[in-house]
Formats: sequence, structure tokens, C-alpha cells
Amino acid sequence: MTRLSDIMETQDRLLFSKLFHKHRQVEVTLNRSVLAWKETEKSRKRSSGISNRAETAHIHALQVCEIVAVHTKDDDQDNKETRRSRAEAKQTSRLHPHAFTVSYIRRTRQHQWCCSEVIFHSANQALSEQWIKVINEQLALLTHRPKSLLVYINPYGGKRRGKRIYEQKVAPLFGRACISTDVIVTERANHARDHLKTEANLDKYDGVVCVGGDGMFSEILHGLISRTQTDNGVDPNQPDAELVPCSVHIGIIPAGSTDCICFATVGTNDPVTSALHIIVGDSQPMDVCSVHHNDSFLRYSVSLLGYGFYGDVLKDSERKRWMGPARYDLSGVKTFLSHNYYEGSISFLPAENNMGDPRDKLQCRSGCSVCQHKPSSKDTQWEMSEEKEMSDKVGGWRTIRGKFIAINAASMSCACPRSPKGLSPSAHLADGTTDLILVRKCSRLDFLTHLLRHTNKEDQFDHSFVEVHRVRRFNFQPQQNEMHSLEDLTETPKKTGFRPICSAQTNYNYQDSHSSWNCDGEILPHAAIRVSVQPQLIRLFARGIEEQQQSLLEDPCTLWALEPNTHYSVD
Ligand SMILES: CCCCCCCCCCCCC/C=C/[C@@H](O)[C@H](COP(=O)(O)O)NC(C)=O
Ligand SMILES: Nc1ncnc2c1ncn2[C@@H]1O[C@H](COP(=O)(O)OP(=O)(O)O)[C@@H](O)[C@H]1O
Ligand SMILES: [Ca+2]
Repeated sequence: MTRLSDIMETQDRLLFSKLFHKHRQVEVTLNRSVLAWKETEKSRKRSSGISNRAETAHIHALQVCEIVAVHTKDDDQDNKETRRSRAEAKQTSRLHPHAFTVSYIRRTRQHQWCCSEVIFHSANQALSEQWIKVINEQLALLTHRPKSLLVYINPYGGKRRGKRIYEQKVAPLFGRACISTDVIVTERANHARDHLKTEANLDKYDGVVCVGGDGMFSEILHGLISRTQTDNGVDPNQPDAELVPCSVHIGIIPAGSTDCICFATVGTNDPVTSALHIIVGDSQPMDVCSVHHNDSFLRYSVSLLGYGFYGDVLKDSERKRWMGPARYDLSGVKTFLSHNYYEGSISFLPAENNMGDPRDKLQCRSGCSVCQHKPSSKDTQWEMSEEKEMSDKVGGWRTIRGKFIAINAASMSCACPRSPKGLSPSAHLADGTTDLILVRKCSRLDFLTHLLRHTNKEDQFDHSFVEVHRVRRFNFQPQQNEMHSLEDLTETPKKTGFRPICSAQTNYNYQDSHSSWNCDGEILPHAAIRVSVQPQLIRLFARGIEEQQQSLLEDPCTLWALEPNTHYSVD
């Protein structure tokens, strides 16, 4: 713990000067972690008018790791000050014509960040240049910050604003942070995936940025993972293959319909906040589920794998893409009224007891201790060879047969604006597990109550027809094996809804008795799947959701009185 006033004194001081800020003289100090300033006593006395009523000195401080950039002042930057006090600003500029601007991250509300600026003036050009040089030297030490990014924009995601969002809100910030970019506006579905798989020269980039929704993110995810496996000679069709983690980080600029991956890793869907997380080079590891059908690879998933309700909503909504994000509301109501259920059998390998429980109310937050333990490859080998022993300890594979309205596997909370706590509020981003939620056949009213609990404080798992398990793997087999020929099957469709049963009672209808999997917003072609969680396979430019209460130093817009007994953490 360091006393804030000490920062102003000698603590590892790199630079100390008297400069001007907002027409007042300030003492500015830079050390390796903090840039701090306070008004000089002389200036305080002058501005308070009467010497014996001088105000208390306030210290402003911001963390070096949250500085976006430092530049010589542009001429139009003093606008706000000019409005406040045109004459004073003129005088400052005349007496202290050399100025530099520090752009930094300021927290606003609800996990939202913005880029603010503080301008310092000096009469001495060399001094101003020295400040820029030394701050830039400190920023250069932050080697995890990306210098070069490959950006993919889906111009048709969400409300079709991806291109404008990028150009107006994100590109100027990347420019200010001196990040170079190559931008590709996609021309068709899977353009980004295919480009990443085979063409992109990934050695050139520190990260890939996805401007779009969960579906677009899924393209980037598939492109990057496949490329990494191909480059390392790993066959993704092997369900037990240990996949190689991707070295390139992924940034998400939300411009889709649900944007749950962004929301659940940052806490808000705001393009500027996401751009700032990219600029500072945040790193959030994330679990990825690999999905197989028999021995062939189908897809990867990081958020929701949903069969039944969410599969049906997605399938229906695809036909209404022209409506934009509102399609999910309409398809949601329609699917709810249909009230379909599906028979099948689900077997799963529970996670060890020390991995917590989906109902333990311990939410995954920035720096989450549950996610800190990444199994090394040695651990993984141990896990593989000792799998039987381990699974015996936790009870081994379990199988549940039944009639389900929904089967959801949430590898992360799946929080989104529609459901701020998400499908599984206590799921972890990087713990190597997924929360398997089974919603059995129940009445419409019961299911509605369950759905509504996703939007309020009540526990959506507290129903007799809902169970939830934290698992490392699971397999699903629908009741009717799709390998049978359709003529063999005489099962009637499982419908309780308003929709008339369209096929004759004796004709089995595959469409009606099987749902589809919603895999991060993409429809999967198979109902029978094998799922295995690959711990921490990718990294995002994010840090997880921050606790609301930040250490004071992280909020540079706060003014602190010099409190001799107050200690602040600067590390
Ligand atoms: C009657 C009241 C109902 C309220 C139900 C609230 C539950 C909402 C839980 C939503 C969980 C969404 C998980 C994320 C899914 C996305 O991957 C996917 C695709 O998102 P995208 O369109 O690509 O941004 N969106 C949907 C709705 O399936
Ligand atoms: N240029 C394009 N034209 C048509 N579809 C595209 C294009 N680029 C990406 N897509 C596809 O659009 C789908 C939806 O994209 P997404 O950005 O997730 O928006 P939304 O959240 O509205 O679904 C994804 O499946 C993606 O593969
Ligand atoms: Ca997880």
C-alpha cells in the first residue's frame, strides 16, 4: 500500500515539474505506475483570494497503464476550457504556449469506459517534449499492448451499423493509440472465417478484431482455432485431441443483436469501452467447447449450446433476419407458445467438487480466483490417464433420460442486455467447465416463470423441473436415432402446442421430434452431439467484469483531499 501523498513526493519519481493545467499552476509527478498532479500552494492562494482561507490541496492521479496516449496538444482541444473561460485560456496559451495532452481511460457508469483528456501547458518547449518522451517511454514498456490489428467488419450484423460504429467510434481511438490496422469489410457469410483459415498472414498482427455479433465472433473463433490446429498438425476431428491454444488475441466491438460474448466478458455492450480494452491489451482467457458428431468435428462454442427452446428460437429467427434484433422477441414468443418438448438422453462427466457449483452464487469477476488455475499440459495428461479414477471420485459419467423443453450448456454466464445475470449467473469464463441446464417438460406457466426469472433477481434454477450440473463433457442422443430410415419410425411428433400436427399420426416427422442446437447463435445440423470443454483455448482483449467498487486510484476523475491517514493501493 502506498500513501497517495507519497506519490507526489519521491516514490520512484521519473519526472517532476511545475506545469499549468486549466490556468492553474500544478505540480506534476510521474513514476512507473502513476501520473499525479496537484495545484501548487501559490496558485491555491491566488485563486482563493484570501491567503488564510486557502483550499485543501487535491491530488488527481491516473494509472500509467490506463493512459491511452500522449500527444502535443491539437489546437482545437481546449474548446471546453475556452467556453468556460476564454480570457484565461488565451492567457495560459500566450504565457505557456507549449502543451501536451494525455488521453486516459475514465470509468463512467455500469462498466462503461470513455477516453478523457487532460492538457498540461508549459512555457518551455523542451520541457513539454520531455514529458511526452518520458510518458511514451513508459507506455512502450507495456509490451502486451497491441501494435497491429486485423479488423473484420460484418456490415449486416445487428442494426447494420457495424461499419459506421467502427469508423466513427473505434478507428479514431486506434489512431490515437498509434495502432495500425488492416480492415476487411466482409462480403459474404464465412468470408472472415475462410480468410483467417487460409489467407491471413497472422504473424503480422497482435490481434484480430471482430465488429459484429455473436455469429460473427463465431466465424473469427473458427477461423483462428482451425488455423492454429492446422499449423500445429492437430486433427480437430478427434474428439479427444488436445487442441493448441491460439496465440493471437480476439477483440470484440459489439455490433450485433445479442452480443452476449462481449457483455459477459466486459459487462457492457459499448464499442468505445471494447476499443479501450483492446488498446490497453487486456487479456481474458476463455474456455471453448468442441462439438463433435460421431468422429467428425462440427463446431466450437464459447457461450450457449442450446437444444429445444433456444435452438427453436434461433431457427425461427433466421427467417426474420430482416427485422434486426427484434426478430428474437417475435421468435421467442412464437416458440414459447408452441411449447415443444424433445425426448433424449444426456450423459455427462461432472466437474470435480472443488470447481464450485452453478448455484453457489459466486460470480466470475475480473481476476476470478476459480479461473486462475489453468491446468498445465501435465495436469491434463494426469487428468486423461487418471480420468477413470477422477470420475469415480465425483461419481463418474451420469446419464439422464427424459422429455426436455430446453437443454442449455452455458460455458460462461451468457449475460446480455435481455438477461443481465445470464443463463447461468455463476458460470466461469475460464474454469474448464460448462453449466448444463436441463429444463424438463412442464406447464407453459411454469416455463414462463422460469424464463422471467432470467430477467429478475429470483433463482431460475429453483424449480422442480430444472436441474443444473457443472460438467467437463457431455453427450446428447435424441430419442429417435437419426440413422434410422424415416419409414422405420412411427413415433408421433412431440407437440403439446397450438400448432396443428401436420403429419399423419403414423408418419414420423424428424423435424418435429428433433430440435436443433443453437451454437453461439449458429444452427447446428445434428441433434446427436459430443461436447468437450477445452480449457482456456482462446484469449480475448477483455478482463472479465470488474467489481463495481474500484480502488480510488483507478478512478482519476475523483478528487482526493490530502488525507494523511488514507492509503491507496497503486499496484
Ligand atoms: C418472456 C421473457 C423471456 C425472457 C428470456 C430471457 C432469457 C434470455 C437469455 C438469452 C441468452 C442468450 C445467449 C446468447 C445467444 C446468442 O449467441 C444468440 C446469437 O446472438 P447474435 O444474434 O449473433 O448477436 N442469440 C440468441 C437469442 O440465440
Ligand atoms: N458480409 C456478410 N453478408 C452476409 N452475412 C454475413 C456477412 N458477414 C458475416 N455474415 C454472417 O452474418 C451472421 C450474423 O452476424 P452477426 O454479426 O452475429 O449479427 P447478429 O448478431 O445480428 O446475428 C453471421 O452468421 C455471419 O457469418
Ligand atoms: Ca467455463
